Amino acid sequence: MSTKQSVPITVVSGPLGAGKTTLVNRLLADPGDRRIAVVVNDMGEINVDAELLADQSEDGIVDLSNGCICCRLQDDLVTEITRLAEERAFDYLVVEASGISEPISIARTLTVGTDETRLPERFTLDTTVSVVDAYGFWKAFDPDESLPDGAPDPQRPLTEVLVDQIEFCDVLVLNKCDMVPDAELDGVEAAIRELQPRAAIHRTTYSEVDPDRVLATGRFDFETARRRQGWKETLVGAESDSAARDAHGHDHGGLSAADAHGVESVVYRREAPFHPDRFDAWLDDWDGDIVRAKGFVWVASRPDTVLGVSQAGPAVQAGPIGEWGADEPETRFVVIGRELDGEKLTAELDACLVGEGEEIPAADADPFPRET
Ligand SMILES: Nc1nc2c(ncn2[C@@H]2O[C@H](COP(=O)(O)OP(=O)(O)OP(=O)(O)O)[C@@H](O)[C@H]2O)c(=O)[nH]1
Repeated sequence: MSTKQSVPITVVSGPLGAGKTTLVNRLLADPGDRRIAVVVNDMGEINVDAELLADQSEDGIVDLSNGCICCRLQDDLVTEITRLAEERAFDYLVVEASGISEPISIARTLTVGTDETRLPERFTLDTTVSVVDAYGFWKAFDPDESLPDGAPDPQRPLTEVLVDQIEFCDVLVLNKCDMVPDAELDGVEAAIRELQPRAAIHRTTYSEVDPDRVLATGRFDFETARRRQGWKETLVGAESDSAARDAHGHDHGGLSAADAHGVESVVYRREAPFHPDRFDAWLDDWDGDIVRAKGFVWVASRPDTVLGVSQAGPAVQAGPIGEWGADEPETRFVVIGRELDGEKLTAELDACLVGEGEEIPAADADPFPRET
């Protein structure tokens, strides 16, 4: 690759569990004649998304974990992209933001840079994509209410981020349409359209969208984007004194994104298997404060199999996604939620571990795969 060749960037944002990784996996599986590199940001200490992508492309995936690229990891984002470009030839970059990232801050980092660092000029922000969970939106806001006046409830944590993610994008992927009755989808889309008059909206199931709708669209325009930030501040009743903000913008009021939105993550790791029935029962009994849970699980009925577990909203999926292979089996599970009691959660999960001498069902008698 010539060092002068420009590298367009697509940033994929959207709420926790909306289908961002599903979209990025599709882009990796069907890149056309592009060589795509990916930066994956996850707020948890372990980056489940990066591992879920890793099967499809062994290198060219950068994992930025344990923080948010819209605030604490801004400099790391620039440094890591620059390093990746030195080590590997690629001609398109996809950045998957964490579910709590504010896209305008990422856009600013990728265009004007930070105090410390700036991307080489050949990188150009091309498209900002928001993946929105149609089901979550439908449940959170009554589309019959008029938006923007009637809707986002300022008391609802994460609402501001969701509005930000809807408002600040060039392309909106309205995902999980299979979970919303057809009759309601027009109302959902109309409500989103009031918040987002400009973006191309694509309705999808499992983020199935033509790659040309989200890559190299040329739709990003920094000036337009910047003007619209003021509108967003009015809408959500945030401090309107944007002049007081520094050139790098939103810092969640001095807090990390997680703290500002009351969202935190708990990581559970164990080199011991779960009893399949007890773990299944635990999956049936999610604590309401859990917003998202995902990871890789070892169940005793399937010693060689990696069980992928993913919960987003009301849906819990748990099923085989691969083999442990040469790796020692180890459950690695991230739970994201509000005011989580990590000790209680850990104790509950520990109680699902297999006890000494306990009888284990065969794989064909265990409850997996399951989808609710
Ligand atoms: N029913 C249904 N499930 C979906 C759809 N798209 C994604 N999912 C499931 O929703 C869960 C979350 O999808 P991901 O792609 O991991 O979501 P994400 O936005 O990357 O999640 P975070 O990175 O944790 O914020 C997974 O279990 C997906 O299989 C869809 O259109 N319909």
